[in-house]
Amino acid sequence: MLRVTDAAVVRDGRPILAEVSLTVRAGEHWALLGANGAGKSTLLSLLGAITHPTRGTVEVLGHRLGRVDLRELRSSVGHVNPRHDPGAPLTVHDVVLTGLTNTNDRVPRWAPTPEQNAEADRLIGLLGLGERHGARWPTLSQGERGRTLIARALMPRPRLLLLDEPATGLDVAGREQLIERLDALQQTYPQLASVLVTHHLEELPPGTTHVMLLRDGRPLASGPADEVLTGDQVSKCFDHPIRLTRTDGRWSVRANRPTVRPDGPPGR
Ligand SMILES: Nc1ncnc2c1ncn2[C@@H]1O[C@H](COP(=O)(O)OP(=O)(O)OP(=O)(O)O)[C@@H](O)[C@H]1O
Repeated sequence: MLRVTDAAVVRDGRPILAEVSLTVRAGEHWALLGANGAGKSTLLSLLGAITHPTRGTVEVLGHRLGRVDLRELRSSVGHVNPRHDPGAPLTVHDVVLTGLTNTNDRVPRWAPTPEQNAEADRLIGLLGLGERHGARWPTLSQGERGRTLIARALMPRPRLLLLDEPATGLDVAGREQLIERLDALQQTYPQLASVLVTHHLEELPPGTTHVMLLRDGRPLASGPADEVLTGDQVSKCFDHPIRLTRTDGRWSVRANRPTVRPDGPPGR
């Protein structure tokens, strides 16, 4: 699905990404984790065929960037951008259909087939939005908008789904609904590969198979989630002592503070 080999990105003479190598196969669910400014979104834009690497190679769905039409390639990747704005008060159903035309608004004189309408309804149901099917974009909660955009990204049946901080700004219920739906998605499409960007380990779906930790534009660790997500490595990644636990497939973190004993100096 994706093969990145020793990629680097330089902007305004400043290295933003360096020495990034990554292979994502069908059915794998990757998370890119790192502090603010670590380079996560820049890497996601390489994977989504939005930008070219300054050095190294990026292959998306078997096509090497630089040798193919980026626009065409982009339409085969489901890229969920939380800043997407339909630009008109479209219904959930219509927003999802714009995934087929890869436009923000409806395309004049374009009409979906009955099969396309049925597919949009199925995805709306899969993302838990059945009751909001006819609701208009401005009336949707942030969580509903996010899930609508995931359904939109799935309309062209992509083999690869890219999610840029999908849980940002969601309350606990919104975040949990999102994670539940991502989980359902992974079960429904076992061959779909995904890459999710986040700062927060609590937001990782339990089906996350692989993780890359980025720090200052470089991979600190990369591989199977359980091998990469250790207290030591996550502490290095965020430059803060962190304790990590995993319960029922979900991760949670605590600052690793020294414990204070009532009868003596702080323990370790
Ligand atoms: N077009 C650009 N020109 C110059 N600098 C850029 C450009 N795009 C990104 N950067 C810088 O590159 C660094 C990495 O940015 P990026 O958005 O990839 O990080 P991130 O890990 O996604 O951060 P955040 O978690 O804050 O969203 C940042 O310091 C950012 O300011």
